Amino acid sequence: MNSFISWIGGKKALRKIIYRFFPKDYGRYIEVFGGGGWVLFGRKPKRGTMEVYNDFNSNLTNLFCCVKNRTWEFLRYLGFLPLNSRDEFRVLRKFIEKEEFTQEYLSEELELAQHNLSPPEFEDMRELMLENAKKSDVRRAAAFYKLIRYSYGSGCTSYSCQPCDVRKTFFLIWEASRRLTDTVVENKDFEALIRQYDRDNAFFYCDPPYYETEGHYAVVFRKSDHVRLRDTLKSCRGKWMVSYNDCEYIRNLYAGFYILSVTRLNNLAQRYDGGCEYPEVIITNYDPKERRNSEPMQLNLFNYENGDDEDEWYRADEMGQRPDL
Ligand SMILES: C[S@@+](CC[C@H](N)C(=O)[O-])C[C@H]1O[C@@H](n2cnc3c(N)ncnc32)[C@H](O)[C@@H]1O
Repeated sequence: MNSFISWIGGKKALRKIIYRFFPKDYGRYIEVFGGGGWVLFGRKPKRGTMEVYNDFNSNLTNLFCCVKNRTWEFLRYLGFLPLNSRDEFRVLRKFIEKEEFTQEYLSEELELAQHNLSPPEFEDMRELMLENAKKSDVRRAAAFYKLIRYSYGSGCTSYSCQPCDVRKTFFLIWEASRRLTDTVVENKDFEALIRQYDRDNAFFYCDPPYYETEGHYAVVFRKSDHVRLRDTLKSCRGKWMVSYNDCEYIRNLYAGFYILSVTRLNNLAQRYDGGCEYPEVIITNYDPKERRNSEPMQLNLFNYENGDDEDEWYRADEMGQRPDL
């Protein structure tokens, strides 16, 4: 199934290739840089396999939590928010930027209330404040959802000027809510998340901000974070796959691991330059053909006839280059 949102760097076009190189077996699936969750939504959840969606952008994870757990309330807020216009877009952005109702704000308010009120009064007030904070999470999620829908390229920064009636997307939200029933939603930096979930049977799919396009996201991702990610993955007990833009820096960084070159149409560039291709790489710490090799011969033959055997996998040398070049 599809995600309920578009997201910069979303893997809608690449995910079919990505699944083909998933490991044969794993007991927990962890999507480290979740974004719109395109890869997660497109995979069939397996009974007994734990599934985790993570992103460091708290507006995004709040949206996923509200879609998953508070669907009715979320839809109610969406219905109430005014219709699409440039002014509304500005109001929504201000609301999101101010982050009026963060957890930090809530604990400060609770502390003040406790200090100034008698214990019974504080108990009453506490309940009210917690209730309000919950509501604001849904309000924040609804505002963020509209911001994504109304903005150019789903970048949340400039108004797209395209008519959009969010009510027409309600069915997508219901579908997503059902799909996420057993998914754990986390809001952590990748390093903490990977260390927390790493086991022998874990499989991490990592789709970090691409090299030299880091500024497209609200969460700051530094050049040193690419190295930090590689180092974190290097010491992993489980299996992992990373997708990146194809460039010398990334090939060198991941030299010694399996690297596959893939090309797909670039959505944004395509609007202006029909058919513009974008070279990417998929990197793994396990033999990417293990799934295919375990398939019955007939299936292999079928895949071969469909041209699947044209994939170019190789283990890169210490300079990230193909050994035969
Ligand atoms: C390329 S996008 C992921 C797109 C996603 N695969 C999809 O199909 O929609 C990268 C994501 O990484 C998130 N991110 C940035 N820094 C992060 C960090 N330190 N830890 C976890 N997530 C981070 C961004 O918020 C962004 O949503």
